[in-house]
Amino acid sequence: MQSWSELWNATVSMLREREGMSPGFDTWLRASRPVGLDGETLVVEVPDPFTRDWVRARYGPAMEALLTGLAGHPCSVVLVAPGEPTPSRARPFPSSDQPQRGAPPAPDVAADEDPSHPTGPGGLNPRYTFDTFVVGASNRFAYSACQGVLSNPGGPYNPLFLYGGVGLGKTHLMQAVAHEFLRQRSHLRVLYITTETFTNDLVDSLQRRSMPEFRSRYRSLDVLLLDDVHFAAGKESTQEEFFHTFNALYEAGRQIILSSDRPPVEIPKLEERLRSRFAWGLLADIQPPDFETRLAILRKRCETSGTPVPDEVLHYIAESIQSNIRVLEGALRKVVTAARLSGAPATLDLAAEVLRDLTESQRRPLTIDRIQAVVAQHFGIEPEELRGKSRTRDVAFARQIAMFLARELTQASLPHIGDQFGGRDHSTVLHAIERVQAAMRADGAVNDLIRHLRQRLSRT
Ligand SMILES: Nc1ncnc2c1ncn2[C@@H]1O[C@H](COP(=O)(O)OP(=O)(O)OP(=O)(O)O)[C@@H](O)[C@H]1O
Repeated sequence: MQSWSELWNATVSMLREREGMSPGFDTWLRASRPVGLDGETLVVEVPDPFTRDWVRARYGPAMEALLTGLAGHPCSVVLVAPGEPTPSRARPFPSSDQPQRGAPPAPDVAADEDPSHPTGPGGLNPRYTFDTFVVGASNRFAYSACQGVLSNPGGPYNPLFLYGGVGLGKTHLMQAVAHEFLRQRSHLRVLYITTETFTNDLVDSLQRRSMPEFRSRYRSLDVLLLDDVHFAAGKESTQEEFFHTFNALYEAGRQIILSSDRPPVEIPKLEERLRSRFAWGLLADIQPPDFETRLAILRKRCETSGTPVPDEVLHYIAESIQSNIRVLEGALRKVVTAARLSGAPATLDLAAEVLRDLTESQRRPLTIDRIQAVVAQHFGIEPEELRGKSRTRDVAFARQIAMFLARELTQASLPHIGDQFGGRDHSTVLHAIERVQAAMRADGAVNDLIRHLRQRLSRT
């Protein structure tokens, strides 16, 4: 996480970029420093009372909007002159929270980047911009919808609901919109947040009895981008609170952008009033990319990271990995790393060798039989038991997990999955999926187990 000093430095450099460098601003800029924190209010010391009033009047809203975007949650700023009292609840900064200047190093295509843990300010991944986003037939509609929102926030595409399979660029696209709003319209309060973080913030605020602050933080935004709304499935308080946030923003003409791995009608355990609101604006899906788009994404990755890879190798990777862009990028990383370690250039032979497991598993579509075999082996039971009538706890749990994975990793419909598990009803399958999702949320061990099984299945 960035320190407040770093966030403040980033805020002033973005302000400087946008506002031009009047001499007064430059003087103020060099002499301002964050001195404390009161909840979500940053206390910043400026050289004198005149500067304080001038900066507050001229840059106050822009400053707060930028800081909000960079911090990843709503923030405000209080300016004080030296010797002036800071807000009574403000906590002074420890001396370790010192400014750290300097641009981050250029991303390396071989670096083991986890996109779910962004390194940039405000929860925004610095790489997730429109510059690095490749537009193709599979995502053109969603891309255009985002551009429409940028030129007319709160207009006809409100809310914008982006949906699509795992690793197809929903987060990248949403964060590109957030970056662009921050760049083009510094006066807007823009917040990108995952639904999981929204839920955690809600729980925290309930515990600290600070719901009025929670509400005013979210309801004063100009643009809210909420990622992975399917995470709200079955979470009543999150849905209730988000319903009111949604209404407040929508009625005030503020822009809302949502993303999910499926369209609103398919999100289980979602209140009807939210489901219908999600579809009030525009629904835009993202499909798996075609060959040309996959190749263009690989080329772009090499170009932005300054890592040259022969085109025939990129062709090979783009032909071999078809369904998930995160996996596609992972394959490129593997090849580049292997080439580096061996001290030789990346060749077609090397790529074929390094990616053998991955390409074989891609060629062979995953079947429900295969999922049953792997899950049964893990639990030390026979696959036949998963299809049978046994209701012992272990078998029932293993069966639910296998059904969950069958739904997630194959294209099979609920009735077909039910069929493959001894002729069970589709509602039984749905119930099993929901049980596993709930267990994953409540128990880290179940999460780990699912991750482990997914990995095993991706190698088979
Ligand atoms: N069109 C694109 N151009 C360039 N890179 C892309 C594109 N689409 C996706 N990516 C890259 O693929 C990776 C996965 O994208 P992202 O995390 O946005 O997917 P997602 O749909 O949000 O996945 P999940 O469902 O797991 O949340 C990221 O590294 C992203 O930069």
